[in-house]
Amino acid sequence: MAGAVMSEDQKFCLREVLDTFQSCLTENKEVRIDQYVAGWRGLVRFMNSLGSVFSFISKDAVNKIQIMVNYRNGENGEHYATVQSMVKYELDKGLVDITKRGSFPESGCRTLLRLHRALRWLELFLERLRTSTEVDKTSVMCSEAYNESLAQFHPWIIRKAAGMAFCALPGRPTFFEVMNVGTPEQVVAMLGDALPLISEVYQLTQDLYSQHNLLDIP
Ligand SMILES: CCCCCCCC/C=C\CCCCCCCC(=O)N[C@@H](COP(=O)(O)O)[C@H](O)/C=C/CCCCCCCCCCCCC
Repeated sequence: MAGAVMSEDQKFCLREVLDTFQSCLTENKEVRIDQYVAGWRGLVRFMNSLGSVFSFISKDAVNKIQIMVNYRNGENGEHYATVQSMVKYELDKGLVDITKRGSFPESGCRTLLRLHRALRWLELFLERLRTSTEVDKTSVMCSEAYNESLAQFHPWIIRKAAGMAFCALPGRPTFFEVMNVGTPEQVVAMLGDALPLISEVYQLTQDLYSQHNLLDIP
């Protein structure tokens, strides 16, 4: 049963996770990597609580999160404080394979791009949840959001596996319960507050990557 494996004091609360994403933004509109990664970590925890069918997704996300954490903890960690400083540092030092895979298969810019594309999925999914009614299915909302975003970057086999995993999502009432935010009205209000900031984080990153022609890093 979703969420049942968590004890009371480690119970997931979506509000806290979305707050973490909101705290990504610095005063001069840079995107802090520590908070960005912490936000994904929280979401992965939520996804894990939904069942082992999602473990191939969480494995990939955890791997990418870990790559970013390693950069932050490494000797050049200060350059990885924000997405903006990372892009400048890696481009200045020639640490990104921009057109074809080569010496830097796990650059920060490439790794963050994968999470950035997933953030667009999250934005679309949360917007669907926010405007949904009791009769709407989470699996349909999730796969529509996926098809409009991440799917275009995934090969057939991943799209197929993702589609099968979405079918295992709990229905909207259970899903709202596991989010642990309160009544459905409170969930909707919370999503209404959180979404503009998540969209801003997405858009700032999208514009930065677009300016530097980094949106297609292989
Ligand atoms: C109330 C809302 C709560 C929403 C909770 C959402 C929880 C989601 C948590 C984590 C999402 C995972 C993010 C996945 C990142 C995927 C990055 C990616 O595209 N990786 C592929 C490409 O990587 P490279 O090979 O180029 O290095 C990789 O091939 C992907 C493999 C795994 C499959 C990814 C499927 C993504 C589906 C995302 C939807 C998650 C649905 C969860 C439903 C709660």
